[in-house]
Amino acid sequence: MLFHVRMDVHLPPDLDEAVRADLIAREKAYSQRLQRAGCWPHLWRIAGEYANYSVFDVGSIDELHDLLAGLPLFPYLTVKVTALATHPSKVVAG
Ligand SMILES: O=C(O)CC1=CCC(=O)O1
Repeated sequence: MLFHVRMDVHLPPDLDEAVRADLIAREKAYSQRLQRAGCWPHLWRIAGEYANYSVFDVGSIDELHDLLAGLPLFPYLTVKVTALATHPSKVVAG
């Protein structure tokens, strides 16, 4: 199942710089592990914003929730999830 996810990051401006750097490093490692596992096939920066558009490929909405809730930045994110269905006009390869 594919899900389009928008994440807006809201780190407090007064967050300790070392804590901020650690959070971002752990977020990067976590996201790269999921990208390599194939369940986070798209990760795009939204130009001009501290936000991203992502596509997740997971087995269920509960799995997606667990992956999102495990993000080190999760306490600082606003997340909007959109479930993606197959479009009837999509050309199927083969
Ligand atoms: O910077 C972001 O958009 C938040 C984020 C998601 C995965 C990652 O590495 O950073």
